[in-house]
Amino acid sequence: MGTVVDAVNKEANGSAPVNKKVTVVFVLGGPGSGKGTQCENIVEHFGYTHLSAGDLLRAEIKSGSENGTMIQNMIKEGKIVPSEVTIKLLQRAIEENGNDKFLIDGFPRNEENRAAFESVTGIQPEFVLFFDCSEEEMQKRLLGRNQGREDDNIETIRKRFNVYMESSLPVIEYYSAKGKVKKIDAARPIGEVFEAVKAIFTPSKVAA
Ligand SMILES: Nc1ncnc2c1ncn2[C@@H]1O[C@H](COP(=O)(O)OP(=O)(O)OP(=O)(O)O)[C@@H](O)[C@H]1O
Ligand SMILES: Nc1ccn([C@H]2C[C@H](O)[C@@H](COP(=O)(O)O)O2)c(=O)n1
Ligand SMILES: [Mg+2]
Repeated sequence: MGTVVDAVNKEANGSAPVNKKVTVVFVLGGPGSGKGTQCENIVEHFGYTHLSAGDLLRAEIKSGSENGTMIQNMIKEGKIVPSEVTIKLLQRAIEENGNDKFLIDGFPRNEENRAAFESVTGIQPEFVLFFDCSEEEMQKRLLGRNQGREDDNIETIRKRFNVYMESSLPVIEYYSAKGKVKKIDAARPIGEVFEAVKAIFTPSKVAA
């Protein structure tokens, strides 16, 4: 689907440069809007690889990395981890994967994430899939998620909502001004949301 872009790593973070053509879709929306749930469906139907920035950061904590404690504290506070840490993890995951189509879920989360990713990797998203959902519904989902996440408690959830409103929505507005945002009403049941998602990923049949 669409154009491919050259992902050229400019030797940031001490890693080797990458020369790989990839298609990237950013999957954005508030905490609990259903990004991870729908990414799983997209992977199954459309052959993308799902990279969740939050999952990569949580794996980094578990791995005992030197940044683990800092990441854990920031996640507990609902704060955004410095871009260089998250970009390094995303970059490595893209490089190590044989696929050339990626859903990047929960990234970029603020202007620093966005600008640093573009300048380090050279990647522009094909488009941004935006799951729009009310805070009331997202809060209900997060409190019912039951996956043992340290940030799914009411105190951290409120902080995450504030960060989303103040830092993440402006990124969505940035891409919206470029005509790149495909907005989905994510407050509906999972199957209905996926029908809307499918319509975006299914190539349109143009008459010959
Ligand atoms: N459309 C939906 N209707 C009802 N529940 C949903 C819907 N989509 C997802 N859920 C449920 O809501 C919870 C949060 O979904 P999910 O983990 O996909 O959200 P997320 O956007 O990835 O959240 P986070 O940003 O916190 O990672 C899960 O328990 C999931 O099963
Ligand atoms: N770009 C990102 C993405 C995530 N984080 C941290 C902060 C989030 O609250 C947490 C959980 O992310 P989620 O699984 O809800 O997408 O991970 C970050 O710092 N930067
Ligand atoms: Mg998620």
